[in-house]
Amino acid sequence: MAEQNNGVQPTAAAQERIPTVIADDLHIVYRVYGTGAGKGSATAALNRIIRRKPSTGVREVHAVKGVSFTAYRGESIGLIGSNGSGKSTLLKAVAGLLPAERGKVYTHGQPSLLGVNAALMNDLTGEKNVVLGGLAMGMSREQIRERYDGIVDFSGINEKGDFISLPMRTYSSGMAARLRFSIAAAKDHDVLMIDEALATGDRAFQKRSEARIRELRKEAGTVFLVSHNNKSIRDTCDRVLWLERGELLMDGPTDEVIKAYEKETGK
Ligand SMILES: Nc1ncnc2c1ncn2[C@@H]1O[C@H](COP(=O)(O)OP(=O)(O)OP(=O)(O)O)[C@@H](O)[C@H]1O
Repeated sequence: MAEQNNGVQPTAAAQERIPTVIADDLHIVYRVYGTGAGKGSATAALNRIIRRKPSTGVREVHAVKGVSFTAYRGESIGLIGSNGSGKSTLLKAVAGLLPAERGKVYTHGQPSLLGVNAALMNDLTGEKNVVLGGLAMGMSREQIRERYDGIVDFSGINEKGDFISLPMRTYSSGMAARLRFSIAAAKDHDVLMIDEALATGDRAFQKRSEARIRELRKEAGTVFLVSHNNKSIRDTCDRVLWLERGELLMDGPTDEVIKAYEKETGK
């Protein structure tokens, strides 16, 4: 991957920086079908299928508008912005789950989006889900066996009894989120993307997660974290992207961007 230097000679440190994700003028557009009057019902959709008529009301939501940035190995990048500003959409696009309308995303390795890649099954026990989630993330059975105890300990699921042998539907939403994070964090990632996971666990779990994120970065990965909690962003990230209405408003060191964001939002 070519690195831009804008005509400035890069320093030795900058030369060592290896890009992991490049977004180049990225645009993402959602298309919502059947938004015309009376077109949203199931019977109307069935009618259209039977009569082979295309849907009329299509609404477009331009969720990400011309976003460009380069992320490097070892960076932990926070994504902030008000509700609906395009943070989750941007992560999904980087993970390759949404097609670009315009522009491109280049990635080094397969980015993992926590919570989507580790899609677990509610009717299976925690135990089985650890295996399932591990396989889904590309770990071998051997690796899962080796890391199984570590994953369960990290999740803290068994702290209040033997919950890991119960189906996941018996877990609280916080417990399920912790298990998902623990499975994803057990693997070494080139690019790990986390959507609000730290907000769901209790304080002790958040501390463990932050420590694990620091380890992942040391293992030469890049971590993206979407959060509305400025404290988790400050504690975990060294760089922040601020999105608003799909546009990248600011990209810089955590302190600078969070200060500007807090000034703007009064938070
Ligand atoms: N599946 C979808 N279909 C149509 N529009 C969508 C879809 N998902 C998101 N959007 C729209 O895209 C825009 C960006 O949404 P997105 O979920 O990326 O925002 P966000 O910054 O992650 O918000 P939040 O902080 O509330 O989680 C919003 O206007 C939203 O309504």
